[in-house]
Amino acid sequence: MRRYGKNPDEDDIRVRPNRKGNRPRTNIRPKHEDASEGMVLTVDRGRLTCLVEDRIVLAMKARELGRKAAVVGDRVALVGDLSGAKDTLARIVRISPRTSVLRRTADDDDPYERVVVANADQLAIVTALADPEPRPRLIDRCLVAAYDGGLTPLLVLTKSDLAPADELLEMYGALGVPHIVTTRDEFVDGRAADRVLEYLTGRTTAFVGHSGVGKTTLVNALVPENRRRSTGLVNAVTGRGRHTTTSALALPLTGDSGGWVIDTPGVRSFGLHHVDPARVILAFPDLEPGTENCPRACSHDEPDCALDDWVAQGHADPARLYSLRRLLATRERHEGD
Ligand SMILES: Nc1nc2c(ncn2[C@@H]2O[C@H](COP(=O)(O)OP(=O)(O)OP(=O)(O)O)[C@@H](O)[C@H]2O)c(=O)[nH]1
Ligand SMILES: [Zn+2]
Repeated sequence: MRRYGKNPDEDDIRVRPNRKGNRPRTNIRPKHEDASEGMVLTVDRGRLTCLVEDRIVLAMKARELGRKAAVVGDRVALVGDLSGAKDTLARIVRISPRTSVLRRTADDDDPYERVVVANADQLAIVTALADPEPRPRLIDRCLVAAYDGGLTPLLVLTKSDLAPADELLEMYGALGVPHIVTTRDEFVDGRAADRVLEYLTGRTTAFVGHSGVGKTTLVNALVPENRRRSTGLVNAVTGRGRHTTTSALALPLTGDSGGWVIDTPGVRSFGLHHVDPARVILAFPDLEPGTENCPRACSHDEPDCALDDWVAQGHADPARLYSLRRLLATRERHEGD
């Protein structure tokens, strides 16, 4: 027993933090009561760039987290050197429960789902009206990922100077997804940014889109000048130079109204292996009660599905059921997805 008296390291009652900061080494897993809260801004080869108060702190995952990975948007608890000084490395010891998860599987045959972004409220699906041509199935898939993950979708249609938006908007009318249509000139005088900001202020919005749709143009118009992609936070923060990152990147919205933009790498596909129709249907509160009489594990696109009767009885708009089924059908893989 003597060693407990002599060696405070092994005293499991003394887990309170040492206020002087010179923590004794300990064999007991500390409870990290002294950990600071932070937010993951980007991840690069196992190094996590976090915002702790107003400091940018580079961190790695503590071994005790096991296989659980922290992703962009995660709220985490950090210990160690949180000064943000050069060559320091803090440790992430906890990941807070997530309010939402944007997941994707690399493709539908890939059983591993990847959480791309945590805790975003909104998913901005950026699509060009031309150059590159819009891909409704990709939009549908992003919508399913949003509904499945608990994010509110927002449709951003760019390059309306090249092609009209009517046809696409008609397709999404029944879904009631909010939308913004932008043109190139509006970025020059900032009007597009102001209109988009209205939807983003005070929220955390993840931006997804196919390469070339104008996502960088858009994001750069929304964040402070020193955070623009050309200079690049990745570059400024990690000092590793600009490179193609596979991770998303959280950027503060311009101004002091609050809110985050989370830019994600251009996607070619959006695998939906992980999607559960029961979660998607929660985004259709008008249809959801109609599933009560569905057979067990109903795909909602089969002859016995109770939603047909529900709509036939006038409880909901047939266009809504059509849209739901179109979205659910995108879980099946097609050539070109
Ligand atoms: N005509 C037109 N061109 C635009 C508009 N917005 C962006 N562009 C152009 O489209 C091209 C692609 O824009 P980016 O912002 O780099 O697109 P991105 O989606 O970030 O593409 P990646 O960097 O490949 O992921 C650039 O040449 C832009 O100048 C627009 O509203 N109208
Ligand atoms: Zn059903």
